[in-house]
Amino acid sequence: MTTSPALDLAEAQKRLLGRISPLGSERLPLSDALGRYLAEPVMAVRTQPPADLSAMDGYAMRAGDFVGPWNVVGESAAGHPYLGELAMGETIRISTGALLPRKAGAILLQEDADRRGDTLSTLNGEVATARHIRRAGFDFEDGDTLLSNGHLLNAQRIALIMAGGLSQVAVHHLPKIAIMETGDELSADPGNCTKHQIPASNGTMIAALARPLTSQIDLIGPVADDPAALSEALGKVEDVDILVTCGGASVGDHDLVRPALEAWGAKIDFWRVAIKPGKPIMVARRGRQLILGLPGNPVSGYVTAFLFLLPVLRAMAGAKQCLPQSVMMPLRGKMPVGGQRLELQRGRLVNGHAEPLHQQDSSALAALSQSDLLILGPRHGPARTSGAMVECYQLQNGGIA
Ligand SMILES: Nc1nc2c(c(=O)[nH]1)N[C@H]1C(S)=C(S)[C@@H](COP(=O)(O)OP(=O)(O)OC[C@H]3O[C@@H](n4cnc5c(N)ncnc54)[C@H](O)[C@@H]3O)O[C@H]1N2
Ligand code: MOO
Repeated sequence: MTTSPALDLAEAQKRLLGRISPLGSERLPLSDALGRYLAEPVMAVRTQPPADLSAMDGYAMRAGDFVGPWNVVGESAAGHPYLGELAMGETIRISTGALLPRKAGAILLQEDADRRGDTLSTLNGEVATARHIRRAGFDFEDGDTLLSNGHLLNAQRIALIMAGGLSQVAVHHLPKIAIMETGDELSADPGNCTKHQIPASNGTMIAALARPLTSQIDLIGPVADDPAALSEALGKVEDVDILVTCGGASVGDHDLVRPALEAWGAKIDFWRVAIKPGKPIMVARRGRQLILGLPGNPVSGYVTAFLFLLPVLRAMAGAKQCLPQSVMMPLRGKMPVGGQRLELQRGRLVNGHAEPLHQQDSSALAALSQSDLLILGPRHGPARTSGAMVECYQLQNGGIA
């Protein structure tokens, strides 16, 4: 067990992620791959668009034949191409997404066209133009790399892969985790708490955060502050990739989690990171299993799950980008002089400004629930007032857009 000073946040995250490898992979139909990370690059097996198309509803004519009038000789609708070849002075009706006929090279918008029978002329001095043509392969070509591995499959990437001609992808497995809540004061039933009890809310909160990045979540507890109870509970988590404990991470007489984990065979990697809230976070390993000991205070648990658990889940799931990305925003309000720990103040996003909430207690769930941001107050940094640019993590999507 280390008694060395608390680690810096970036150093602790680097140390944690440096020892994680992605899980194995499987091939899935695209319809089941949402939220997974690519295990292989994806190459297009077709060209998009496959031929020159019209981007607008209107009329197609030869390149250079911009002014008219023209003779309307046919139609190309989406899925029903015109098979002939256009001569100068000829035009066809064309719809958005329809193939251009041979020799066509300009489009006149429907709004700019005056059609009388089969004779077409322009309105208001407008002319036909090549601007409304989508050229074959401008989006991608057969053989192009559409996405490299490590990309998250979101709605738009699933559409891209499908348009590329593929119906399956290789993705990494998602980790299995267990979340164990500990503490004699915790009640599993929020509607049935005595004066000395509070509802056990951290496990459900962390499960909700982790859900999109996991294949299985076992919620265990609340487990009593008792070595035998902890040991029995730990016996149930042999199969998971990650064990998350909530509470009992500090220095109190009833903080029994660390000794129980050590008795179970876990080796502590590090304990304490210089962040506020969340300082007593602990990282340990037991064989291939990773253990994250999160502090019990609800806000501390949330912040450490955001900064450590989500990045670890992404790394196991094969993500290229694991850490949340910060953005700079103008401050509205005040930030105090920085202390020994990096502060992660809960704040709201108000008209493009980062506004710290008044209530910054690490147990305050009402304030946490109003937060959109973590506003960073660097260690030993200066006090800041409205207008100063501050670094922030957006809480939505785990800080990763
Ligand atoms: N003398 C010191 N005391 C404390 C220190 C310290 O350095 N020296 N660190 C403080 C900090 S910082 C934190 S954070 C807390 C973390 O303590 P623990 O991880 O040991 O958490 P507990 O004592 O078990 O609980 C703290 C608080 O959170 C509530 N809690 C716990 N689990 C849950 C849960 N599953 N759902 C909802 N609420 C939960 C618990 O009732 C306590 O109120 O230690 C400080 N103390
Ligand atoms: O770090 Mo504790 O999380 O300050 O309350």
